[in-house]
Amino acid sequence: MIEACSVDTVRAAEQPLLDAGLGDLLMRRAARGLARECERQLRLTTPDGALRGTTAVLLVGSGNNGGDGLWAGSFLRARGVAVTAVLTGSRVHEDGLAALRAAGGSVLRLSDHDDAAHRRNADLPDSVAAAGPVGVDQAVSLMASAHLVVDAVLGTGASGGLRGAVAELVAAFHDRAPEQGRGTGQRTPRVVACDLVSGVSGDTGEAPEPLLRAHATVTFGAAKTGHVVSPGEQVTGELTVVPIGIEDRLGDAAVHRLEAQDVLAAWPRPGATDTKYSRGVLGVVAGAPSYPGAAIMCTQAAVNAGAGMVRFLGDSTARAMVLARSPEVVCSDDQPWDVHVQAWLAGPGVVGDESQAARVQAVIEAKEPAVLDAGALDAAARSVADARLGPHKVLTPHAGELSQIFEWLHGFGLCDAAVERSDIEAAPLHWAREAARLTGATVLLKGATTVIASPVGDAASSSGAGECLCLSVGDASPWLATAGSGDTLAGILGTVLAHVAEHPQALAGLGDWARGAGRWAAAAALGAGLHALASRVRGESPVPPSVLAENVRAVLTRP
Ligand SMILES: NC(=O)C1=CN([C@@H]2O[C@H](COP(=O)(O)OP(=O)(O)OC[C@H]3O[C@@H](n4cnc5c(N)ncnc54)[C@H](OP(=O)(O)O)[C@@H]3O)[C@@H](O)[C@H]2O)[C@@H](O)CC1
Ligand SMILES: Nc1ncnc2c1ncn2[C@@H]1O[C@H](COP(=O)(O)OP(=O)(O)O)[C@@H](O)[C@H]1O
Repeated sequence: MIEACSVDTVRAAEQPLLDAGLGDLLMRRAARGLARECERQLRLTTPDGALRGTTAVLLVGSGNNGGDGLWAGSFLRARGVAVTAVLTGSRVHEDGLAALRAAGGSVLRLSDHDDAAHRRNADLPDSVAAAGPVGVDQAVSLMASAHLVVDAVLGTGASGGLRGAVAELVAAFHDRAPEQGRGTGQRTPRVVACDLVSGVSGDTGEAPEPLLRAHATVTFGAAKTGHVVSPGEQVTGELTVVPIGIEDRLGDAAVHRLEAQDVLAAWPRPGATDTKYSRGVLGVVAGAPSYPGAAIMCTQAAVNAGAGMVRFLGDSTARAMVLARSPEVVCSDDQPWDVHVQAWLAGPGVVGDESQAARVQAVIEAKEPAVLDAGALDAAARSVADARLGPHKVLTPHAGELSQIFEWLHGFGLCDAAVERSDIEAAPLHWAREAARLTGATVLLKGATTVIASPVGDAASSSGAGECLCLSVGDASPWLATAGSGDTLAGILGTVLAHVAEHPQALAGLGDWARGAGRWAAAAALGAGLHALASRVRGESPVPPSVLAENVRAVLTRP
């Protein structure tokens, strides 16, 4: 589990140590960790893994993030790496700069236009003014010919994205990098980010362009929210958390990230005395004449994920198709109020079919927990005009569907403005949290990183005020971006909900937050985690959703 913290939480943990005069010590520890990862990355670039003869370019901002970079540069110098720092701000961390100079590093200062830099020279502190100016084109060439580029421009102190000459530099470097790697025999440098890829928000994961996409990021004390949610996660690369001595002082995590081992350890497995009912019966309302495949895929996934029983409600054609693929499914044309289940899944493929739409409505109103997917989302959003849904109802939109939900909420006067799909893609965690707050439901927002927001404590009350429990799941194969993989996810999610409905403490091992109202978000994250694992069973290869459903069983098969 990665417990990702807000910037304020990390700063609060650091403050007593800074007050005690230990700031330099913290920075030195951070820089040692950064230098270790830089060494590892540099060794990847040479045939014999030697450091001598390698070159590193540091992009150094005006704050402590730049200070970390400069100290790390001094440690790399001591290991024989040729280091050049390019100062991007009008100030610099003086001790770090002195350390790099003393270790024999070169220092340049980025200028937008030579004459502008010249005119402003008088305003610069001596340490910065003493560095030779370097233009954007020249700095791009330096970076492109280095073995390693360290991004230490902005960390947790960033407000917004990169600006000015350093923004130009990063954009120009990215324009040049692909042509450099492709077919020319030239390598592209490894990129390591210090704490955060510069410009990524540590709190929201917003990642305004231009950005220096990292192969690896080294962060300090704790992962930050921006590392574990989109779009920040997609530019972070491999994440290393370096302990700096603040770990015992950290407050609550802002986002819990489930990793593969958490999913496998927490996945409900039957005990010796379990019955099909005690394991959880999942009722499914899915499919319509125009989308029959959805019913097949979600039931197949639920069967493979280990539901105690799957009960499918639909017409005779849909029932025949479901049974042809999964004879284990119990099919009928009952109404939801006629059958006894632990949880519901409603909505996959339910489009333009009045009898299935009526069943969906009944599921929304039912007391049982439910996954409300695809064709159930509009009806669920409309129902919020009458009453909040509750965290046991799990909405599973992608960004486009969430935008549609906000349109309904806006129509009811529950939010100030409609929210575009692009807004949601730029800040998925924020909008998932907002949707959870307004609907009262657990919201699982799909995408490259899946985020889950669920109202707990005060936020679960009728007013919706208060914080949400937030989780994220990553490492899914991008091959999942194919029609039907959402149906498979829905079946898996339904299976966990049915189990948790019968065993409220089933997921408590994940953490205290997974008890009480938090169990629904935990169940949603567990389902998304299994889906992600199933997407990679055969490595990086296409995963048609029907194969994905089969893969689920392979993931759960113990060696
Ligand atoms: N605290 C600790 O104990 C430890 C902290 N550590 C390290 O410190 C880092 C945080 O350091 P920090 O607070 O100095 O912030 P940082 O990210 O370097 O930015 C500073 C300056 O950048 C500027 N600026 C802002 N936005 C901008 C933009 N969009 N475009 C351009 N410029 C922009 C702004 O300056 P201004 O523009 O106001 O002059 C701001 O003051 C943290 O990430 C970690 O690496 C570690 O050593 C471990 C111990
Ligand atoms: N680039 C990506 N990387 C990883 N997972 C992805 C990516 N794009 C989509 N997914 C996942 O694939 C699934 C797609 O679901 P959805 O859009 O509802 O598809 P459908 O409705 O066609 O079944 C979701 O679980 C989503 O998180």
